[in-house]
Amino acid sequence: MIRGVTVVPVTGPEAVIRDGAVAVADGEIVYVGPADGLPDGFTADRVLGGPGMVALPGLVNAHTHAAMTLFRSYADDLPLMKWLEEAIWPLEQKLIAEDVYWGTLLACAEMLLGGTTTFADMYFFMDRVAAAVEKSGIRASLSRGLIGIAPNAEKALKESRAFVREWHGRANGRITCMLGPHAPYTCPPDYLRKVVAMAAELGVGIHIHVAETRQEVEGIKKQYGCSPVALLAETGLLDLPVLAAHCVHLSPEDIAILAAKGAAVAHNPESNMKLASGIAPVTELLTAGVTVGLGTDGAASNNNLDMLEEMRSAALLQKVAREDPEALPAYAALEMATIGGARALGLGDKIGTLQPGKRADIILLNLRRPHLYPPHDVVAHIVYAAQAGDVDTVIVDGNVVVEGGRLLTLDLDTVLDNARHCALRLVGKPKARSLL
Ligand SMILES: CSC[C@H]1O[C@@H](n2cnc3c(O)ncnc32)[C@H](O)[C@@H]1O
Ligand SMILES: [Zn+2]
Repeated sequence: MIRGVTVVPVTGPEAVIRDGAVAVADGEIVYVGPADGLPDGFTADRVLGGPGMVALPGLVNAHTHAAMTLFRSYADDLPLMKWLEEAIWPLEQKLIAEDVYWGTLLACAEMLLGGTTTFADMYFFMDRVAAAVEKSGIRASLSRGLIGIAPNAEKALKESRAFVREWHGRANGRITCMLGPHAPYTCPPDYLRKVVAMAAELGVGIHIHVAETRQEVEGIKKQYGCSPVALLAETGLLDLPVLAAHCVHLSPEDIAILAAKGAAVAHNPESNMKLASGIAPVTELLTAGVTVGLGTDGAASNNNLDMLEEMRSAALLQKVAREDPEALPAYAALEMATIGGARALGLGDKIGTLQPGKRADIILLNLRRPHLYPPHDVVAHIVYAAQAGDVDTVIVDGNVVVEGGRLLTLDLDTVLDNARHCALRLVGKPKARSLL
């Protein structure tokens, strides 16, 4: 049980419970409300919380490549395709399973300590990603990345099927799976149709990068005579549950297609800013009724996995793009980072708000800090002023994984040392400013 806290359940802009309580049994939320409204005789094995603490749903990172923590600050200040083709893809050729394991554990540590309880991942060696998720205690939606133009494209599809069969629903349901075709420019329509058939057969969704850069949209138009979104619709991909990462360059027709098909978007404002890809039309997407979650993208293009920071960036970016301070208000950003992301991952019934019946993915922020005083508006504080270091407690599926700002599931030094060794082996000769 959590008590003596302010509860922000993310069930409505004004829903704030002072002196609130959240009770959990068998990993499920069984009560959310005023502390004095708990049923008579209610007892708890363990009580968390206290003055200055705020309880809210765990944050959902709706798009990342966790193991890319190994490439953090390796290649910066480049546009997407130069960054991928000249820096990242050559390095990814050298990845081995253990790199992905340690890189993912490093990401899980960073995310949990920053209040993220769920992430959507697309990468390679996904068995090792799943093992890292299982060990760290985080929740994740995992997709084996598929590059349709690569020599191993067919083998990768078969591996995806085996991965989904082995891992979907594992770790007490903390792990779910999707198929992960990388993007329309690396997966031709015939390959996408095979992915669609396999996703339908397995009953899972599809996680894909879409319309990230102007160059992508122009390239797809030249090759296929339509936009990336229209191309996906033509292959049947949008008839399944879809998590479309980026969606920066969309026409009004594209937005209407996404809304009509019920596709969800993962917005990645910091990665989009850093790679200078552009500004996603988040306000228009939300107005059209599209589900929008928030993601960091990989740590190589962000360069962190901090969802509190990402919320602030998302809100500020819409305001500056539209020259409208009312664009993407604090509560809308908080929704995107919680229930929006949960819905985008197909987990809207399970996580994303604090409500009875949902799994207990809960974080406690400590507001008794100089930069959070005085607490005029708890939602504005969470979005505009809080930092990862304010995360005191993190609970995933009813298990306490961070307490007093300390990670309980992993030995941090071991993770840092192994990640450093992997990074060193991958880059070979460190660059001049490297501290490896
Ligand atoms: C096929 S596994 C995932 C693949 O995606 C690459 N990647 C990382 N960030 C981005 C991005 O912003 N747009 C497109 N692709 C990206 C990653 O390096 C892997 O190769
Ligand atoms: Zn990405």
